[in-house]
Amino acid sequence: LVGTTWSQTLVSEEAAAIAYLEEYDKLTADIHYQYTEAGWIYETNITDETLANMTDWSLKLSDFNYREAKNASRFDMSKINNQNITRLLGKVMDIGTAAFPDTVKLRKISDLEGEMAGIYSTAKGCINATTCLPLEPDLVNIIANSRHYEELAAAWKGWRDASGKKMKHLYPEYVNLLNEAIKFEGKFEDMGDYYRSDYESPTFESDVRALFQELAPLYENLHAYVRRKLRQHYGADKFPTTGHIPAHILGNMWAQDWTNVYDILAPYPNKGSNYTITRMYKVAEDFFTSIGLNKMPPLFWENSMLVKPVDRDVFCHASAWDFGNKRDFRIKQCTSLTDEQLLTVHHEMGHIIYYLAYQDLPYLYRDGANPGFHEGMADIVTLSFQTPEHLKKIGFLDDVPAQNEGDINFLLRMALSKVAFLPFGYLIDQWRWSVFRGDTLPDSYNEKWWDLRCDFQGIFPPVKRTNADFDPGAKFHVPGGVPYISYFVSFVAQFQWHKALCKVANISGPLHRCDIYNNTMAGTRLNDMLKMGSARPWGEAMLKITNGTDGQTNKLSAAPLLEYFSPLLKWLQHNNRKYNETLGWDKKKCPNVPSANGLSGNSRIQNIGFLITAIFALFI
Ligand SMILES: CC(=O)N[C@@H](CC(=O)O)C(=O)NC[C@H](CC1(C(=O)N[C@@H](Cc2ccc(O)cc2)C(=O)O)CCCC1)C(=O)O
Ligand SMILES: [Zn+2]
Repeated sequence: LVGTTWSQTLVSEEAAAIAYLEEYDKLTADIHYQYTEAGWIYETNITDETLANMTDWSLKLSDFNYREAKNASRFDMSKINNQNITRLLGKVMDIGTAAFPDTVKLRKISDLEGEMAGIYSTAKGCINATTCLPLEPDLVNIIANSRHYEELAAAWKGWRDASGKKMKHLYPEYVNLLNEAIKFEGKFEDMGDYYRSDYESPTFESDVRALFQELAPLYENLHAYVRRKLRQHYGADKFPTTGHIPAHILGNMWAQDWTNVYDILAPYPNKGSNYTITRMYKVAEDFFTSIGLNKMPPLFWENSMLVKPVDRDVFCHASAWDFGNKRDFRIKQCTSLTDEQLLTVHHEMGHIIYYLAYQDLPYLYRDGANPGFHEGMADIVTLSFQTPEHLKKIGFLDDVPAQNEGDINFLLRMALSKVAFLPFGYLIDQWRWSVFRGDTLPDSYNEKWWDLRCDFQGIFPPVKRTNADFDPGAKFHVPGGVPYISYFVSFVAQFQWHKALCKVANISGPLHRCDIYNNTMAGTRLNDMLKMGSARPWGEAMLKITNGTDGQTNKLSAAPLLEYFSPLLKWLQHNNRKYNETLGWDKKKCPNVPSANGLSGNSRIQNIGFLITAIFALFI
């Protein structure tokens, strides 16, 4: 090194880092392949052995991450000017709970997660004394298709008794261990803080809160309309004066998507569905290739699990898998022949298209620009695919409904999934972040959950809840440890992208009628963003896709979503005024939910009244 100049010294630190990262790239791809395969084997064949094997591999991966984070910390970042190299080194060292040296506790976390996810995926909800059914497709179909209040309540309660209630005792330790592990390095306040760090923004939490508040009026108008129509159908006696809607009559086990009760809300030409499972996947693939994106690679068709096996327990919750070797990409889905499932097929394949778009990046960058971007990409084609014109093109709809009432009908149907979802997509991590912060302790898990459900969604539980219940556990992503705010971010971002792509594609007319099918200009613009992966902070990816359009920005914006639904909002406001429907609900009262000290407001008063009467009776 004699006579090495200062800049050469710089180069040598950087050169060493580059050499290290090249070696790391191969090692990490190899071990991630093993880890992903072990996860796949477990989820497509749930047994004690496959769970143990998956846990072993998740610990091997933690060890690998721990070791490589130590190696990467060896480099002196102040001597490296190249931002790309320092970003990559930073990602090698961003290993979350794997930085925790207590491998016994790390194994316990993995065991708890495996046990809770196992309870969830094998649970059978009893709808009466003799009949107990799995969630998919049986209970899901009852909630989607039954129009009997009590039958719906039985399926709703049965599922929660068999899933959440059975894992309530496991969640507190799971939370404490995750917090202990993530706090070890001193970089994060708690596990929620670590989850939010994926968005690389100190204002992320307040940004999403502002977006949610901006979207609330649209949701409240939809809620008021739907409540009136459901009240007509089920009878006013089922609807409390607080203004809430019973949680189990909205067509979805979690009241997160209301499209299944569309028939009660408005007449709509029924869909032809002379479809097969394989055709559903071919139709989805055709959409992506029509805009110039990739088709599914050969191994996709060989290795995917597209139908529920009859001979073993599996995770039916649909998912897309990237095995990180540029060849093996799979979908696992218990596919059934419904239009909701056809949307899920497009969703899961959207993830695969993202994997394919960034497959040549360094492994560390093979990710969504942020988790919401991956979900937004998964959903974006459904904004085009569901237009009546498109459904007719592919033989899923007999004829296109006439312009104006067809428009409102179509917008209402889209709102039942895209607007109805917003408070739900927002509230799951509000609950989870408050649990990780220690603001919500085990004895008020369920009460806090229903506070948020009642406050943000304007729904209430049809069956009285007790603190023995653990309703958050009845939603896959809670026992699965899967963050959820990504979906709220996705539902905002996908309308920004839809608006931008329709502009780039020179498609005029209202946003909700735009279909980018067959438009390679839109596809190219989308792909330009996808192939960035997580190489740059996500604001640059947002700018990449919106560049040159009137929605150009590097931030999340609710404006395109509000623009898309503005014709519907006007119609809803008119309709709610016409029936002088009071908007909203009592955000501080939740029917059927006892408050923290075990007594709800009104029952506390009743009890005191009872006490006074009893004492008075003594003196008579
Ligand atoms: C290996 C792995 O885990 N891979 C990730 C993908 C990745 O990160 O690479 C993955 O496949 N995650 C599974 C998850 C599945 C679904 C889901 O859970 N959806 C949410 C919210 C929602 C609701 C309506 C909607 O239109 C879109 C989303 C729910 O159902 O509550 C269920 C069917 C739809 C999407 C998914 O695909 O996002
Ligand atoms: Zn997804």
